[in-house]
Amino acid sequence: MSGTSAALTPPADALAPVRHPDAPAPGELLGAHYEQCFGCGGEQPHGLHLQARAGEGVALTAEFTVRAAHQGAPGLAHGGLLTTALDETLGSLNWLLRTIAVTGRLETDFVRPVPVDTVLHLEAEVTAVAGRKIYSRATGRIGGPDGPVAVRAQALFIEVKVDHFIDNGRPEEIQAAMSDPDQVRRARAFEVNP
Ligand SMILES: CCCCCCCCCCCC(=O)SCCNC(=O)CCNC(=O)[C@H](O)C(C)(C)COP(=O)(O)OP(=O)(O)OC[C@H]1O[C@@H](n2cnc3c(N)ncnc32)[C@H](O)[C@@H]1OP(=O)(O)O
Repeated sequence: MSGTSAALTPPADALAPVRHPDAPAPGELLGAHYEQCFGCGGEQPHGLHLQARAGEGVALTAEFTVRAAHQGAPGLAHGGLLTTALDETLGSLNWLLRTIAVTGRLETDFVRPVPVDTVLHLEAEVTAVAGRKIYSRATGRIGGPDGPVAVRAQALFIEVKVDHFIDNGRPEEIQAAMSDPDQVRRARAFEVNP
């Protein structure tokens, strides 16, 4: 069972996405964009610690291992957690475009239960761009990268200026992120040029 709302269908004049010339090479790990990010940061003990790897074009793969802290039903991943993994994976695509964008809409199909200790193998791609709107989709498989689909999602990300974070985030975390000695993470957060 699946369905997609009209808001996630690109308009007729949407363009194909263009990989930024400085995007990480295919196969390269993207790393965390922010160490406190629940999706990818290394400093969140119960976070997903999701690792994304650049693919060809505007696509990537990612992996996340479901831990006991991620349960909903006994022994099974919480659905919202799986959506978080999809959101993080889809959000990482924007680094391949060198665009700062946030999730506007995200629709998830939960196809199979995902047990604790399972590795979720994700793949995602941008399908179209229309002005500030970035359309993308992702799937998550279990039992291996070619295993059965457990979750799939379609999303609409909206390009924002860095002011979105500066105006809305808490000053202490903004300052900490701006002082990050990792130049790439700082660039992903604050110096991205579309
Ligand atoms: C520091 C780390 C860096 C890197 C950051 C990386 C973070 C990775 C984390 C994963 C990603 C996240 O979870 S991000 C966090 C979750 N998301 C958020 O917090 C976003 C909260 N929402 C907002 O701030 C706002 O609603 C925005 C920015 C999404 C849109 O506001 P806006 O800028 O005023 O734009 P607006 O005019 O409303 O919309 C622009 C166009 O998009 C369409 N649009 C807008 N929202 C929707 C929607 N939900 N569904 C359909 N369409 C929509 C509008 O119809 C319009 O189309 P048209 O009229 O032009 O046709």
